[in-house]
Amino acid sequence: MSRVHPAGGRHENVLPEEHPSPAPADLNDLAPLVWPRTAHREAGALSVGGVDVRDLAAEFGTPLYVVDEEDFRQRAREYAAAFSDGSVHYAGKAFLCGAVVRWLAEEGLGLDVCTGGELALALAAGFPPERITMHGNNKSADELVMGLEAGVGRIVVDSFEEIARLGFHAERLGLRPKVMIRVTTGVEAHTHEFIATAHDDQKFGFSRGSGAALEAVRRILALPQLELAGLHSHIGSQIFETDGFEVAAHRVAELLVAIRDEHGVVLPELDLGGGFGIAYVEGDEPIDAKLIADNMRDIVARECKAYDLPVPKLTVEPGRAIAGPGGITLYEVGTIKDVEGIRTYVSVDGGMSDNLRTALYGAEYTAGLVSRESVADPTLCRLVGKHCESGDIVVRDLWLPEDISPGDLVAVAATGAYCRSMASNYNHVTKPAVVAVRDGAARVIVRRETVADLLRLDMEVGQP
Ligand SMILES: Cc1ncc(COP(=O)(O)O)c(C=O)c1O
Ligand SMILES: N[C@@H](CCCC[NH3+])C(=O)O
Repeated sequence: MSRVHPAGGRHENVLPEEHPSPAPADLNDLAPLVWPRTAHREAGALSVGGVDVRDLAAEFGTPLYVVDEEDFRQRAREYAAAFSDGSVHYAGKAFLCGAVVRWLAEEGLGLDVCTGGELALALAAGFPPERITMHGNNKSADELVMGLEAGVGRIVVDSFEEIARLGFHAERLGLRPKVMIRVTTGVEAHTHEFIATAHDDQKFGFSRGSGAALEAVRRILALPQLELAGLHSHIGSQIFETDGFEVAAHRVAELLVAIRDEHGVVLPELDLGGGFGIAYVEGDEPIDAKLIADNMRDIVARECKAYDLPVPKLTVEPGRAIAGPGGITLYEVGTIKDVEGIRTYVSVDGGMSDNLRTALYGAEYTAGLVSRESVADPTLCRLVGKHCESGDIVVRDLWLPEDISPGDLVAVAATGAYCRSMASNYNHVTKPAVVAVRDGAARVIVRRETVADLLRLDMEVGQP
């Protein structure tokens, strides 16, 4: 018997895959670290932020993104406390909406945006522009001008074209923005290839190894309308080991020395990016904010001491570590199909349009029946969506009670980051609402899209 050929040529005799982990002793248990901090079972059903998920489904419908506001705020505070004041810039790409912008402003964090759209949202929600960092490997002139005119705190430049373009518009507008240089440090982060960002063969930043980073320094220093404020490094995302961050910290600190030696300029800031891993499945050990802060600080301080440099301000940009663990996605079970001798396919009313990560990265998730408890035996399932795509998988291997039935609610944990923000309208499926729960109350923070919203985009241009 052979498995499916990777190129897709043979499709017969497909063996069921081995499940990596045995069924848990009690399917009703909520693995700690994976679920939001306020999550617990009450009368059998999951409660988050003091609200029963059955009430959430009844009031707001499914699929539904649910955010534990207290969880989000606590993690934001923990990062802010671990690093020094004003040095944590939440990465908005993880999940951004007006309410999140307000929570961040209240908790004293900065905000990293990487497109004009994210910037527009932050400004519309009243976020102080001086606390905004602008990222992006291909910022348009319009986006740069928008950032300049808004007075954003820092612009992280990512290419020689951008340095010239930014210089041109800053001079034209009579402004002198603070600029950081994104450096690719050559660190191979232990994560999925698509979310590793500091090796040389990818699109971000100026390579340190090739000398491009030092050339970027020369070009910026030649433009008096740009204020070179520091260096930036981001090695990738969903990283558990601290060693990659430590090597990156060491390498950018070395660059600070090279810049001082070549130009006599001492840069005041080092931004070491985000990427701190969270628990998606039992056994994942999230990086501790204080531990990573202490390690980074030690390395930079040691490096600076060795070369007689003042220690720069250390900043970071966590996204997932703040937004991820407090979010769950609530689905209603629909079709259930037993594929004889292989597995049970449990279909839910969403899928790859509200969570692309499984299809894109082979991401793993924890999920469970949450509208009731069950003592039925576990059966190996695959949780799939409603899209016209066989790769439309939400959770690849999942033990569910064998009495799982249409109408049951299933929740997927740790979906607070990179799910709503990467959602699509594939198959003209509408994006779910986002509801924040706290102290027993629930409120919509992003309304559900309607089919009318989608049709409007067609109808507004008139009929052919
Ligand atoms: C420049 C930059 N900063 C911060 C982040 C946030 O990463 P994470 O959500 O993994 O913390 C990213 C995304 O990987 C990024 O590209
Ligand atoms: N979108 C990715 C992370 C990449 C972040 C941007 N550099 C994820 O879901 O894990």
